Amino acid sequence: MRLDYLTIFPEFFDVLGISLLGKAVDNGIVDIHAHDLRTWTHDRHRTVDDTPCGGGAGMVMKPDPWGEAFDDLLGADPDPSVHVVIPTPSGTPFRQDDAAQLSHADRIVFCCGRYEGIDHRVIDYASEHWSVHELSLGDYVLNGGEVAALAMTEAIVRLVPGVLGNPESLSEESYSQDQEGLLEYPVYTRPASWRGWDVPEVLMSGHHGHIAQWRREQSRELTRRRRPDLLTDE
Ligand SMILES: COc1cccc(COC(=O)c2cn[nH]c2)c1
Repeated sequence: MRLDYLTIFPEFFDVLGISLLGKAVDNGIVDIHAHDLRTWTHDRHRTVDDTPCGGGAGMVMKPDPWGEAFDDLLGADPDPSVHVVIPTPSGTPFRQDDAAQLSHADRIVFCCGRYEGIDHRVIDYASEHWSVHELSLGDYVLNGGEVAALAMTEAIVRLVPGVLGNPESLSEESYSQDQEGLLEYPVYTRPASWRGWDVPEVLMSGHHGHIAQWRREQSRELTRRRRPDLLTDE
């Protein structure tokens, strides 16, 4: 899987060389390239933004640098197997299903916008050539798409076969189908008693049936309390 990042702060992505994703890079499972969008500017001030047509506060990212970056990185031939991801507050919610689907992609280009956003014709042009995903990390505004792109990258790449040490831990996580799409139950480890708090008896019983039942009940109760929207049968 090749991942490209178009951004005015490419150093944001140096962190991807660390730990888990670093290993995936070292053993060639993922190939990461961060690019400074200003590479594709030609004026003395390397300008990437301009005032919004129609007025309003703030600045908008000019289309030219993005178009020239696409030309260099992707060429002009349409290819639906290339996924262009634009993290934006106005995107559709990024969820585990999106991470799962994108984990099968051969190529993902993250376009990290700043200011008030990117000239919409960049999205229109990209949509004619590649598979475009305008995705939101959550209902809040960041200064730029870089942090969201990092979070999405981690959610996606950890699902790629060979990246995680023990893939079975994937199936027991929150939002995974194996949990019936519920939130994960509380977890414990040694010591059995810690600062006056004990591990629930059932987990020390060795009775796997009781433990599984307790965990299912905990997941449903936690989901009912924190995320009733995830409960389908109520
Ligand atoms: C592309 O246009 C813009 C405009 C403004 C900010 C950003 C950065 O993304 C976010 O703020 C975000 C992503 N998910 N939730 C919030 C992108």
